[in-house]
Amino acid sequence: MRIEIDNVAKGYPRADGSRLSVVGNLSTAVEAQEFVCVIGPSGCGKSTLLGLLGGLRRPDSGEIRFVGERGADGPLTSIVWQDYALIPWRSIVDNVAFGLELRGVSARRRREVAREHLAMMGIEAFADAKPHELSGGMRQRAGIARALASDPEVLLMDEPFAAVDAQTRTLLQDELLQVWSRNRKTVLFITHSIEEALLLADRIIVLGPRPTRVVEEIRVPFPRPRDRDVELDPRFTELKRHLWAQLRDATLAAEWAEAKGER
Ligand SMILES: Nc1ncnc2c1ncn2[C@@H]1O[C@H](COP(=O)(O)OP(=O)(O)OP(=O)(O)O)[C@@H](O)[C@H]1O
Repeated sequence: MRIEIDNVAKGYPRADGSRLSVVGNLSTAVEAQEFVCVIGPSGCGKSTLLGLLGGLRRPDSGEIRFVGERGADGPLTSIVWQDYALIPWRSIVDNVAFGLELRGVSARRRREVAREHLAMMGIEAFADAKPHELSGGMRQRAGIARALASDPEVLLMDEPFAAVDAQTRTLLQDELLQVWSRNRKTVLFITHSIEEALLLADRIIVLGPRPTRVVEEIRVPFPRPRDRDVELDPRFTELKRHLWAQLRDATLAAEWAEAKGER
């Protein structure tokens, strides 16, 4: 499924009646089966953009189009959140089955699908546990299993590994690459980590300060399947330096505007 974002703007009302312009006439596209990472300075509107793509918010102007054949009967998008967003009183398997339950899939079938996805993420042993019994990494594996179990056309990920420790993050990145290489969903993945973006993405979209627009789009040159050895490639260091310079400039611009009370 290809995503076309055409001149999309979005703002929020401020307490004083004025409007905070967050996304400003942003245009870009994500190809079918492409893995795109989005980076940008803090507070520039990355989550707002994801919410627009996930249908949680409506653009003030412009248009978002999903182009391509819809598969069986999965949703257009599923979101994986940084804070897992699991339902605390449901078991892990029932959390993963939740989307299927909403679609009226039979109890037997949805548990079967949920267990398949738990196995795919290596956490079938925790099927009957409650979310609080699991570590952050295990909970996020359940979050990914839940998003994929409903078989969406597009997977939207909002800094999914930001809350876990560095070692777990490394494992989750590797697992996500493996799972994605098998089912090739279109993925839009927000991250603050340039290294993570270079490891995971086919393409990186760099956003500027609010009202955010695309500053640059970079094709990541490393072949797949990828592993951590990409970090040894001289192009990795070069791209990391380039992206950091872009991000630093955008962050400084945002801080200046904030200090001068322009936003
Ligand atoms: N529902 C809302 N109502 C009012 N303002 C909002 C709302 N949601 C977000 N904002 C504001 O919009 C701006 C962009 O927020 P958003 O969360 O989209 O940015 P972000 O780039 O994802 O941030 P971060 O990098 O910190 O995760 C922020 O100033 C935020 O306070």
